[in-house]
Amino acid sequence: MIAAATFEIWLLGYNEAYSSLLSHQLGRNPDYRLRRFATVPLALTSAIEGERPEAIIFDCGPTPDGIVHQAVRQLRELLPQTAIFLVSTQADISTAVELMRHGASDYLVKDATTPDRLWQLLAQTCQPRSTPQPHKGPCPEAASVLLGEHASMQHVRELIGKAARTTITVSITGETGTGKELVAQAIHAQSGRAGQPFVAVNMAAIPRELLESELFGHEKGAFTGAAARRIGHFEAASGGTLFLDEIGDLELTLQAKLLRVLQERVVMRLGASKPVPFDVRLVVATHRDLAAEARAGRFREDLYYRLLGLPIELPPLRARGDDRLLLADSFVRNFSHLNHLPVRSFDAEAKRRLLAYPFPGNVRELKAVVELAAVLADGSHIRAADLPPLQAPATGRDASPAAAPTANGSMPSLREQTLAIMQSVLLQTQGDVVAAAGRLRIGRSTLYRLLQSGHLRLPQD
Ligand SMILES: Nc1ncnc2c1ncn2[C@@H]1O[C@H](COP(=O)(O)OP(=O)(O)OP(=O)(O)O)[C@@H](O)[C@H]1O
Repeated sequence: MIAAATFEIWLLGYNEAYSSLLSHQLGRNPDYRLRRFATVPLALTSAIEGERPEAIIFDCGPTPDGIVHQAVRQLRELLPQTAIFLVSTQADISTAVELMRHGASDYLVKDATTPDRLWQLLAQTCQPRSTPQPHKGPCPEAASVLLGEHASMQHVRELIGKAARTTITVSITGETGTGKELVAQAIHAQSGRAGQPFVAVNMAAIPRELLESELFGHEKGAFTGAAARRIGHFEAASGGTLFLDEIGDLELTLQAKLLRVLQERVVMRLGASKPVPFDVRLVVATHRDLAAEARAGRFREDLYYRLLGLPIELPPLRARGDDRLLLADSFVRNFSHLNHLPVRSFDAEAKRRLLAYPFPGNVRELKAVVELAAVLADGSHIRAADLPPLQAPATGRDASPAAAPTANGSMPSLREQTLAIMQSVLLQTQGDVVAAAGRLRIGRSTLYRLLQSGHLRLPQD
């Protein structure tokens, strides 16, 4: 039996019908305790009385902007740890930026998909406290959580140690899910900058038109909607480490600006007349072959050489031999402790299958696969049958994928296929989790957990 955590979610808004709708939809998750507040002062009173919700969903409705800003500011002051999600009919980016500056965690424009998106956001927010959250700063023991005994990983650890002693720029390459961000965190944690900020920015995840102001900041009035000065990530990371992920995705114009910033060691906020010096250690990462990108003219050669610094290459998981088993055991142990499950080890056949599968999604995929197996297992061991089905047996330890590639030539991962089957059954049962769990012959708590974590979605009502 799994002990479910309960998370308190506040629904704040004057629109009773919409509040009821959200309450009905989100209430399907048995782990949420929902409380409705018709007015901001009522919510503030509860916060003053010491109540600490995990998240607040604030339906701003027609409330004037000034009042919403003030409410968000007050809620943020009283509840620094609470996620605040705003739902509004206004699709105005400047309003969104301004509200996020006041402390909102996210801003959603109200449409038919809003309940679904809130479900996903809550799933990401409502994690057990001890689960590391992405992009919130490194775990202090980051170096010790970078697991692996394979010679290639020992070499990576040596390079991390060397990088940490100086402020040299570090460029990390490796396939997706190989642990590039974890390495960046480890460098920061072992360096003299450990007590200072670690700021991680995924260049591929930020819309192009916002990227420059995100990186370098802007002054009040720099562009329509820039209602106040905002510092960028370079300044935010001052004294610490700035991790620029997916640097290979940066477009050429911004590459030129980044080069200038790195050469001059100053940033110029958009709309500013005076440059601001910064002091950051830069760590960059990419899954692309930057040298090849530079040869093809898609990445500036001068920037490539400036960023190269100390290169660290993370090998794919399939080239790390038995590390797969070491990692699998560790992930299962941690996951089981967090979820109050008995800690089970893998039986011989399960180990054989873990070693035979090439894990195109690398450590991230391994983690998802073995955590799912830990949920599904109910004997004394995790058996091969508890692992999601392999597409076709691979022939050897580090064999190349035997599964059929998709139309675009890439191979769907094991996890993607398993989730696709679950998703299609959820569609067939029109979102009836109990019926879907029956058809799949798995516990419904498994489906709830995957829905909660955002790996599956309920079909639209
Ligand atoms: N050596 C490792 N030991 C323990 N956990 C690891 C290791 N490598 C990766 N992980 C875990 O695997 C997941 C993916 O790692 P991470 O996000 O660092 O990969 P990435 O290479 O930056 O991925 P992407 O290219 O998609 O950004 C994370 O949960 C991370 O903690």
